[in-house]
Amino acid sequence: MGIFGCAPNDILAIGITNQRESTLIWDRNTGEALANAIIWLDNRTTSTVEDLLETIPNNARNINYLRPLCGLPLSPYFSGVKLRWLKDNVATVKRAMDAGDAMFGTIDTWLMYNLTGGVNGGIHKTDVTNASRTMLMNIETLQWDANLLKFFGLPSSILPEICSSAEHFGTIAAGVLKGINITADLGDQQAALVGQQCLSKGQAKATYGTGCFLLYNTGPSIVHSQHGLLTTVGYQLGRKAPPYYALEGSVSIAGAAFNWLRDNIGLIQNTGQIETMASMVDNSLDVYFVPAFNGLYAPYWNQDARGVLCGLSEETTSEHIVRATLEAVCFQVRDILDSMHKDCKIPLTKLMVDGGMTVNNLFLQLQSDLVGIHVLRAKIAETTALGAAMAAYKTIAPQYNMEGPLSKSDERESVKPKINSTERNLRYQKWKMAIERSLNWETSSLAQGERESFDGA
Ligand SMILES: Nc1ncnc2c1ncn2[C@@H]1O[C@H](COP(=O)(O)OP(=O)(O)O)[C@@H](O)[C@H]1O
Ligand SMILES: O=P(O)(O)OC[C@H](O)CO
Repeated sequence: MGIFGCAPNDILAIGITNQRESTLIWDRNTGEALANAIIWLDNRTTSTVEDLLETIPNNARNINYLRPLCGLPLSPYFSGVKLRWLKDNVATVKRAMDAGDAMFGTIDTWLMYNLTGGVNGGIHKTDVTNASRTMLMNIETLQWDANLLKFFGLPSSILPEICSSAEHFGTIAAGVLKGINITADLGDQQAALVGQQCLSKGQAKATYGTGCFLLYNTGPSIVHSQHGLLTTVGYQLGRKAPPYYALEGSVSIAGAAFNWLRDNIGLIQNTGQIETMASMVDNSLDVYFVPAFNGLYAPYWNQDARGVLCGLSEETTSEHIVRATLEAVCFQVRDILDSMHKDCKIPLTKLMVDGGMTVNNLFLQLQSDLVGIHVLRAKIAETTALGAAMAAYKTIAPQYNMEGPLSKSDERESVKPKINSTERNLRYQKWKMAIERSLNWETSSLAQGERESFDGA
């Protein structure tokens, strides 16, 4: 039987690309999961971050304490925090960790383990891009770091081997793909960086799906952000190849805001309506929506932020709110591009875009208008899968030029700004006012007692 029109014999190699940070832990004797996976957006670990902040010397409570080692701020987002939560809250996980029976993996590791045999000899590996999202890997040595493990109170026995992003990982053990080699592994956003051919220093892409993730290739050098971005590994295409690093701006709620408008509020019935509705009005009538459902990621890193919808008036309609939701994504991207500009000094003049939201033409125009940047839409929408396939092929065909033309994929559609900078800056100032209102909503300094007396008043 064919797979997507190919016979298994047509498949030269397999590349894996995956949702990052999501954390799994399983028993090495049975191969069975010891707890439900915790996905990247899950905020149950907020209290773990609070507890870990308390352990930082001199009562500093500095979320950036570990940045020099791993490039990341302390946040519920990353795997190390999720693993610590599992250890503290699930007795079977703690027992297995103490006994040396637990195996940890992000989604790539879990897939590879099972595809290559599971408990019957399955491999336990990850790549540098996925490892760079755990807070447990040293961003310079690209190895697990004893100080980081100590900080999180985690044993090294749970960890997979860290490999490059393009090498021979293992061979599929059973099923229709039996015998095919896995020759690449990259986190989805890094795979999109490769798929967009942002392979030189100074190139950047934005992928708009559930969340939105901007990656700026900084070449082989590590740039430690002073403005709320993450330092992450972009890719390492072979064991002997140099690692390429990236600055990343992560937005947790982008397209997910429309899922909320559909599933929780009923303002839309399907995503196909978004562009039609938003086009029915000329502007958002000064409505601003900050969808900080689980706090705000880059550049704010405020886990206590919550969503706000402001500027409502008697004239506000559903269409204005839908349009403001599109603009919210655009403004969050401007926040990140401003940080990238400050960190890298050179402003971007063009942005490669991809992901589910980019089918929306009005959205691309708004993005171009509200940032004042030239937006280029990828011809192949699935840049994530494309990047993993390119890396997989690079392993088996080292002469392959990844910067060469990709059939017709380099014919990109281009969108240019239509509004002037005065209007753009005015709109952005209003956005910043909305952000101010969302920050620290769930503040931990509002003691439970005060809250109770307020509730009872
Ligand atoms: N026409 C559209 N306009 C705006 N957002 C859209 C549109 N179509 C889909 N989306 C959003 O894009 C997201 C899905 O994109 P996708 O790249 O598949 O995400 P992921 O890979 O994160 O699952 C959903 O959150 C959805 O709300
Ligand atoms: O939910 P996804 O598939 O958009 O995953 C996004 C990222 O990998 C999270 O960091």
